[in-house]
Amino acid sequence: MDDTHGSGHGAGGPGERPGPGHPPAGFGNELSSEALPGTLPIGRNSPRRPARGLYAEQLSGSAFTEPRADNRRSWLYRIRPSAAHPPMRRVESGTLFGAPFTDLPPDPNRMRWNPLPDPAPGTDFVRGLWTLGGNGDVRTRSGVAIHLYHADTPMTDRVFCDADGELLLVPERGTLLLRTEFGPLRAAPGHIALIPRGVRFRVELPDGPVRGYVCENHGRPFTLPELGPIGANGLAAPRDFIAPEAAWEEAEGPVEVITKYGGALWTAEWDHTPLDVVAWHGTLVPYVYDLRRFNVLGSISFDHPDPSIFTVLTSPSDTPGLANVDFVVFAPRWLVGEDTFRPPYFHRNVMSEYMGLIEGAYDAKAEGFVPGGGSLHPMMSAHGPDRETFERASAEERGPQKIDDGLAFMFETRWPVTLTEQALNAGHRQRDYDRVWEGLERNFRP
Ligand SMILES: O=C(O)Cc1cc(O)ccc1O
Ligand SMILES: [Fe+2]
Repeated sequence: MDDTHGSGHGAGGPGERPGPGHPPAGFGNELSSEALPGTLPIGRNSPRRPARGLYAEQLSGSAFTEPRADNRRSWLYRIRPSAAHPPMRRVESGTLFGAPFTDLPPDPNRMRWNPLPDPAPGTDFVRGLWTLGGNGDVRTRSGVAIHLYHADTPMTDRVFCDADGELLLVPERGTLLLRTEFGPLRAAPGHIALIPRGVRFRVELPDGPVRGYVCENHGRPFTLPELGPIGANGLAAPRDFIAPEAAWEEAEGPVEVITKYGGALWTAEWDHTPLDVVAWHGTLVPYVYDLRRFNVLGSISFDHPDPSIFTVLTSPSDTPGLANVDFVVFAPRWLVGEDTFRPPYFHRNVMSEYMGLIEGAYDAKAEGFVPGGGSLHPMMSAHGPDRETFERASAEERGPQKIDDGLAFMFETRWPVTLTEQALNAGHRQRDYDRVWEGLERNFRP
């Protein structure tokens, strides 16, 4: 199965300098890559006879007629057309569930979880997907699902495809080697990977077991936020989004293609691999991005800015400024605010906030919020620094302070996140989470 051809033999992570191959890069750009020179047609997409006897296939990520700024599509030149596949049949999806989530009512309580327990031996990425909850509906193309993954076994002779949503993968442990139709991408802890809806991929584990988070976006695809008065630069730079270099596989013989469609899993046994793309061009491509390249902006006078300043990617809704979901990173940065309570403030938000921790600690929580764990602060639920953090930050009179001991993130979504039963009843849920805000004394002096 590992018979990969082309220049993209596991394109380096984005932390590495582009090698001689210079992987295609740039969010939203018209990119292209060919594993064999002279494969891409010039001046047209669908010649009568594409080079090298390949089949041309368009993959759309937007309706044909969406405005240019939102329009996304790629052309794939492949050994066999994707259309040549047998019927699919439904299979059990285990711990993976799809929106709408209707088993439980939306729960107003603040929740926190420890990391997922280790997977049963032999768990691959698809089997290791574990749904926490979500909102919206895969059928009417809205909302998100929040999943965690844990796996100790590479996918072999199995390929996954999510027709329901784009996948934002946030590794927390171990490296994902994503063998996509567009070529290979590596995503290690500190990176994110973004896989467009419908793109097929296999997950290998070059460093052993993996663990992490997934935001499955059923709404408008993630894009970079507008910068407004920030100007032409800042936050995530488009050029730091790195795409794969084309690389095709030759495997003949049965390959299981598992498709998530309408919230359920469907399977079909193909007689050839769907990872048989020799060249591609277009605007719809998978990316990997190194969160350490995020240019963190903040206050240099006073007050703690709202965390929207840390938005890496946003999935807009039809209401200007209101996201279906934002992906926000809390990266190392300096805090210098004068006469300012520096950690996140106490607040109640119209949005629902799911947070995860990639490494280290988070400045609003002294303990209990651990790498691989997660917290959910539902819409309008009061939250903020725990008691210990509040007391420490209120007492200190400090100069500039570097926050460099952690990497946290948030999926912030406009609708309540309804939990799955497995998330509510999980042994790794911290049932005493509310206690972190116990003992906040009455200090009032009338
Ligand atoms: O709740 C949280 O920790 C996330 C968060 C961080 C912040 O700096 C301000 C508001 C906010 O919701
Ligand atoms: Fe918050």
